[in-house]
Amino acid sequence: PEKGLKDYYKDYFPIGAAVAPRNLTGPEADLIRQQFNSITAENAMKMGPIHPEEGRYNWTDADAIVQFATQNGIRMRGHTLCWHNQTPRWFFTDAAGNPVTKEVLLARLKSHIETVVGRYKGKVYAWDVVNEAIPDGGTDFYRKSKFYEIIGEEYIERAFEYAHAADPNAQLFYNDYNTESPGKRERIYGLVKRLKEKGVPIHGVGLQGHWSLQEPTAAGLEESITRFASLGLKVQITELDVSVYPKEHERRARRETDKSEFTPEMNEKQAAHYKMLFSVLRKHKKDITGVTFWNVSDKSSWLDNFPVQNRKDYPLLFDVNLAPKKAFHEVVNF
Ligand SMILES: OC[C@H]1CNC[C@@H](O)[C@@H]1O[C@@H]1O[C@H](CO)[C@@H](O[C@@H]2O[C@H](CO)[C@@H](O[C@@H]3O[C@H](CO)[C@@H](O)[C@H](O)[C@H]3O)[C@H](O)[C@H]2O)[C@H](O)[C@H]1O
Repeated sequence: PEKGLKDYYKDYFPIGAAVAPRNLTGPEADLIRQQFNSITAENAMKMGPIHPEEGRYNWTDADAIVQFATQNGIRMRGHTLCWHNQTPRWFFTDAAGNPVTKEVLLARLKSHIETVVGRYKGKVYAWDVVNEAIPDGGTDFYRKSKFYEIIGEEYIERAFEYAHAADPNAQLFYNDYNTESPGKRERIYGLVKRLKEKGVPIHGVGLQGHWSLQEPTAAGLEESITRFASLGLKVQITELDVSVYPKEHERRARRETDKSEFTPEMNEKQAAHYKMLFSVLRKHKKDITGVTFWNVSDKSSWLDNFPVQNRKDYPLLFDVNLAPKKAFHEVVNF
């Protein structure tokens, strides 16, 4: 068969994609098998979808994705065990709807992590244990999530300890976005350094990588990789995509209206940006232990509904017909 991304990068790092059960049949499944040697469940392993009610788990989608990975010799990355988003309300409230105590929430978090990590022990090689616990700006060090408000900062180290106890061989990651913005990077650095010094079982940092044509710079990305690697932590790019639209603040500043078509100019700029990103990642291959795209192709991306509803985006290496784009060729021709 034709060489895929995973073959071109076999001496560098595994290359993956975030998937949903709808991607695991037909031409998309063929593309995944051809191009990727790692997959992540886009939504199926999150608290809400997998644990919708107390004592009731919904394994259908997660099992289907793990089975696809196992049957095709593809690594499985777990996402995510503790996040302020997509966590069902019951998790934080008692039967009367009042907030639960610290002890009750810790017990629920422990039971959830033991059950989910335990089920996929030996099948999921790495977990995003805690996701997005650091805010973008402002003076607060921690995001004021319900986990933080009810338990305090301790919830983070507990989550890692519960995950490690459930599968001592799994690599455990702290995962976040905007990791190239200096202020946020330093706060994350402070957090993971403290966790490591306390002996908390953390093994890596996930740089989500929801980028645009304007960011990050090569220097900014290198700084993030070397900063976290300097702590002896693995670094992965966990949710890579390059939107063809400027970030909201840039768009507003430029008062541009979006035309929702993939122009030749976007194609050129995006290809050049992906070329730069992967040259930086190859340069740091000793620290980078995995690169995962968020979704498989432009056929469907979460960016089609974020931050603007129903605005088609073209953020990946394969187009809406699953054909490799100019960016793909720039990434594999090195
Ligand atoms: O936001 C992008 C990244 C950022 N980092 C963390 C990472 O986990 C996150 O992924 C995105 O996380 C988003 C939630 O925050 C996901 O979006 C959810 O995706 C879910 C599955 O498609 C949607 O749930 C469906 O919603 C439909 C109608 O609203 C219902 O009919 C469906 O039953 C329900 O499953 C949720 O509304 C929607 O909010 C995106 O697909 C997913 O790509």
